[in-house]
Amino acid sequence: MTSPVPVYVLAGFLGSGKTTLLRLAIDALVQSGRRPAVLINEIGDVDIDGPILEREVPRAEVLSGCVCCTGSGDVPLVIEKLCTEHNPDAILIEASGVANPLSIVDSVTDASFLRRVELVRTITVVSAPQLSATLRSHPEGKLFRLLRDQARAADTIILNKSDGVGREESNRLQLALREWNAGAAIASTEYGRGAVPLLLEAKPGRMNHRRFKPLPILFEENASCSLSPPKPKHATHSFLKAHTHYFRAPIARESFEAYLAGLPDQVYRVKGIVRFKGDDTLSLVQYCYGQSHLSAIRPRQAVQEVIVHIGEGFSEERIEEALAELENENTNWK
Ligand SMILES: Nc1nc2c(ncn2[C@@H]2O[C@H](COP(=O)(O)OP(=O)(O)OP(=O)(O)O)[C@@H](O)[C@H]2O)c(=O)[nH]1
Repeated sequence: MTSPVPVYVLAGFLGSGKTTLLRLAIDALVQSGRRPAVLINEIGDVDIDGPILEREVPRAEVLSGCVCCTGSGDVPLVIEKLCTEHNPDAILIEASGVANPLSIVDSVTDASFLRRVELVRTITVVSAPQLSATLRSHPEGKLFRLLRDQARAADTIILNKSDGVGREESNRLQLALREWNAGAAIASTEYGRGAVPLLLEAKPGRMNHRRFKPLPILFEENASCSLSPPKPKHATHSFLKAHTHYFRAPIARESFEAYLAGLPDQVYRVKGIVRFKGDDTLSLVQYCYGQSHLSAIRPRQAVQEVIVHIGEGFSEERIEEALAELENENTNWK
């Protein structure tokens, strides 16, 4: 009998570095002759990361929400389809930044009814600067609870972006994570470097989520989730929303940079693919908590020129107005 296909779940809050780690894991698997497939789950309407992965690997998306809100129904079927069509020997699932990894663990368990798959690792990536800021300014807030839930559900925690905090702070954060999850392996990284062996070479069977159940308060009914079929339990992330905008025209880079610099604090994460006027290439937009990064990309396939804003309580109308202004600024451009 063939051995089950190992499944690795990568979870962690928006912008913590999941895709960065996913890329490293894909590289490591492909270089060692393996055939990984990837399932990407996004809170927005579009998958921005998938089409621009450097490696051509079988890929599927579950969009518009997180696994716990779309219902676990989609994920087992998508895993089954990936297995039937591509016969992978490893499956990497990147959870949406607002998912509780336990919901995905549930889905993988359901998938094992259809296929010989086995959840090997549940990895939560935590942004060190964000954890540091959240512990200081929002203890016991909703964001704090989501971060804590994500850390509690993992068997491996990657404290990433350690370049953004000093060594002393990094040690303090690791202690805080240890308090939340005493059984997890914890590693501190920059750009996920060095984390892949921990992720892929670990032996199955030490599934921490069996020991760390979420606190009941974190599974309040989420009235705003209208997707069906409803799951009996929803993670408390209804405070977050995603706004998607498809560009109608190229925009001026300088104005766009000024726009990003002026975004309100309630916008936590912006991701997108933008065409700047006068540029031959497209640009990937990355924005996490006030830090933005623009890089030229040449996607292997046709991609949308689109931008997704994710955050809490921001005005979607204001975002639309500002983006329309950027686009109109360009109507005179030749
Ligand atoms: N300074 C710093 N930046 C990092 C590090 N790791 C990742 N980044 C950057 O942070 C941004 C977000 O990284 P991603 O890997 O896309 O984060 P993600 O968790 O997949 O984000 P979502 O898909 O929105 O949930 C990108 O611009 C990365 O290059 C790190 O260790 N240090």
